[in-house]
Amino acid sequence: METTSLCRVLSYTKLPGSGLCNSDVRFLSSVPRGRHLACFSRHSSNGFSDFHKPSSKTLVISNSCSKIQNDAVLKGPFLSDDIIQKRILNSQANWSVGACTLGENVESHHAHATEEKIGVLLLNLGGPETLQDVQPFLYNLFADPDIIRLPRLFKFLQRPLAKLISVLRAPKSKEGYAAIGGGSPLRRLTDEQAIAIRMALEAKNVNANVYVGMRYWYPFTEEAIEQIKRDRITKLVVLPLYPQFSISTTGSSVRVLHDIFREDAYLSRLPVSVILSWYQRRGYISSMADLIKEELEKFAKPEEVMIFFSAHGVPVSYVVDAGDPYKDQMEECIYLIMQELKARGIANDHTLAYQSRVGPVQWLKPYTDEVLVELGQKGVKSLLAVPISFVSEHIETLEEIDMEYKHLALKSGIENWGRVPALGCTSSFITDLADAIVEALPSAKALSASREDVEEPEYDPVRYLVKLFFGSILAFFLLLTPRVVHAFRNHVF
Ligand SMILES: C=CC1=C(C)c2cc3[nH]c(cc4nc(cc5[nH]c(cc1n2)c(C)c5CCC(=O)O)C(CCC(=O)O)=C4C)c(C)c3C=C
Ligand SMILES: [Fe+2]
Repeated sequence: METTSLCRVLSYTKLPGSGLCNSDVRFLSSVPRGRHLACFSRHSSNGFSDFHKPSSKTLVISNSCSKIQNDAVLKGPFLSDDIIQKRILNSQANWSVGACTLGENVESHHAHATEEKIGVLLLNLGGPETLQDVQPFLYNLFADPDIIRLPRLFKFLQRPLAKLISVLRAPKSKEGYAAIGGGSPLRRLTDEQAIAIRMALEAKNVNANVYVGMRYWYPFTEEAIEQIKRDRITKLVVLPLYPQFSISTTGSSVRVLHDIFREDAYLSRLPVSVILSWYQRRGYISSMADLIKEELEKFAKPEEVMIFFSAHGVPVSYVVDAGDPYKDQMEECIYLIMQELKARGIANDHTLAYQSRVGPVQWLKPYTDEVLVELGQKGVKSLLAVPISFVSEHIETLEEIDMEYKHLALKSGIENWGRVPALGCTSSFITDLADAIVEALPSAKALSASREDVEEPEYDPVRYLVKLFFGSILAFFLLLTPRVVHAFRNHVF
């Protein structure tokens, strides 16, 4: 691998007495649009010797420098040769810190555990609990500037547009939620995961309060943070329940966290470690392989089954214009799962497609529905669907995959259909998340620059009015473009 010069290094701390010449390298996110920032910890005393650059947009660090590998004390699951930590921050958000989870001896953390009050904040999307919740839930979702990304000039349209799209989309969404029992199971399932993670941490002698913060419905992230404050937590690990990073999911949730933390004296000083993605973790990959193997064995001829990974899509512009690493991470994740299956003697054909597109823009291709039809036409008879972007059952597994896509597949000539369940509270998976949390604890740092450190743009009322005027004219023409008119007429939203 080639080495590269990197963005800005904020701090580099050598841990005294650890035997490790280690370890906390942090990057500021003031990189140009479309560039990623890597964020991680660890490496050798002679400087930044093990940074690697697999592509011009993604910076990767391996924690496997030879000095560390030779250190017997430090041999552990998080120091094996094949662990490569990608810590990618989206360039748009003004983030200053990413998770730095490597390099410290876990035991040293346990020694301090009694003095600390550890909190774990699980971030998730949230879902409407009743059919009445659907439209307001959709409003919250579409009002998120990381979901509908408007140019700066059009930002003032965010809320009216969210209102319009949520009202147009609600009937279709309601049908979906009605078909799975009248609401999303996400809150219940995430609460169950929170309990399981707390218990798994306890089994590792780490006592922690585990909180759930949803982005678009109850319990909102803001509520979870209020509770964290009331509980006087002294160290926090933030774990978004999305294995792969996307601007639209983890990116959005962490941006909200930054906004809240920056405003609050206690929170802006609270040591926090954010785990931005974890799709490459051994425990996650092998838990996924376990589930796939188990479902394959239910087919009469397991070796003939096409393994069909279906990921939630994002608009192409996220990847191409904004540099969302989601697609790369998804592909790498599937590669790792297939490697794991191969190591177990399973070498089925596999494919990846993207589901759940919304609106008139281009989304990541190929589209799940189109590929299912093609596979049926090509003579594929047995297919195992594997939902891959999410770790709980939700509307897109229970309704879209189990009902819509299954129906489409059977209609297209596929005769034997199976679906891998979401990981949920699978014990090997929960244990691995608990490990990830323990590994992240030593690198907790104050998450947000204090308010004074953040440069506020100067407010100029004349400039604002001029922008508003020209923005309105542009918006008027934009809303009349044939594509948007077509989308509204055909209920694309
Ligand atoms: C990794 C997972 C997800 C990505 C990426 C993602 C991006 C994304 N989603 C929408 C629009 C909608 N998403 C909806 C529901 C929904 N989305 C995810 C996950 C990801 N979204 C989940 C788990 C759920 C289901 C929650 C539940 O209630 O069970 C919905 C509402 C449902 C519907 O009407 O289809 C919308 C709308 C966009 C626009 C987007 C990227 C820009
Ligand atoms: Fe979504």
